[in-house]
Amino acid sequence: MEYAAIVLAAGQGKRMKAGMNKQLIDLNGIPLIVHSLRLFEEDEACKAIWLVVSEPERQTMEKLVAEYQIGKVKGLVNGGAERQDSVYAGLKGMEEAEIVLIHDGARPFVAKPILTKLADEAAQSGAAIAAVPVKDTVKLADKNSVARTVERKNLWAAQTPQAFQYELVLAAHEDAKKHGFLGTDDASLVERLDKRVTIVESDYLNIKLTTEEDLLFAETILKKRENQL
Ligand SMILES: Nc1ccn([C@@H]2O[C@H](COP(=O)(O)OP(=O)(O)OP(=O)(O)O)[C@@H](O)[C@H]2O)c(=O)n1
Ligand SMILES: C[C@](O)(CO)[C@H](O)COP(=O)(O)O
Repeated sequence: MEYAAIVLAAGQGKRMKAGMNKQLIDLNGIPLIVHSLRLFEEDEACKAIWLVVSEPERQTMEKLVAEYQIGKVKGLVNGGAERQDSVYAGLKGMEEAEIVLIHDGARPFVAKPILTKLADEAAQSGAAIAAVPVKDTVKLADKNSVARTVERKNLWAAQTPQAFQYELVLAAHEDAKKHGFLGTDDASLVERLDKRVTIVESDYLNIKLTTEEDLLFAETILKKRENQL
């Protein structure tokens, strides 16, 4: 199923403590955001990429898109204070598409078959997310002590891409805006509309580069891939 991608890069990367937007950190000599954009540039089902950036970094991002020949980027959209605001700006700024995959620019390692599965599932059911079963035991805390242990067998860690029928995810964002709801992912906004969201099992390499330790994992993943070439 054809789709358009919104790639999010308008955050500040505060938790990375790199003194810069983590999207611009080089992994094997190539900026993180370029690794993530290439996922969609190289997927023939992706017909357009909309890159959400922070205004001060717009020129830098434009130069990277040109330098690395990411030809599917149809436009750069200015993001907002929260991730949700940036997604909404992307939805409003893009040319309409039937299916949209919303992806964190901080996740450069999505397995290609997942993209297809997500787009196909969203076309069928309206909404689908990449996710992996939780490996740790999860505790619900009450201040600094355990309130209860959450049963693990039904727990999944949501990732991105998150795929949606465009009209559905736009309606979900507008509903959230109207009710002042701020979620940490887009699926949670769709769930509020009592819509079921399908889980597409991804893998544990689809990490979100958030703190400096994640850079170590990223370098190892890239080395492993190079050795397989
Ligand atoms: N206002 C925001 C916040 C986040 N993002 C993007 O959403 C993705 C996931 O967010 P996160 O990993 O939290 O990135 P940052 O917000 O940059 O990190 P931090 O919270 O550490 O500042 C990232 O690709 C980030 O660039 C965005 O486009 N706009
Ligand atoms: C969307 C997400 O990647 C799913 O796990 C995650 O919620 C993003 O959280 P962040 O704090 O904005 O990185």
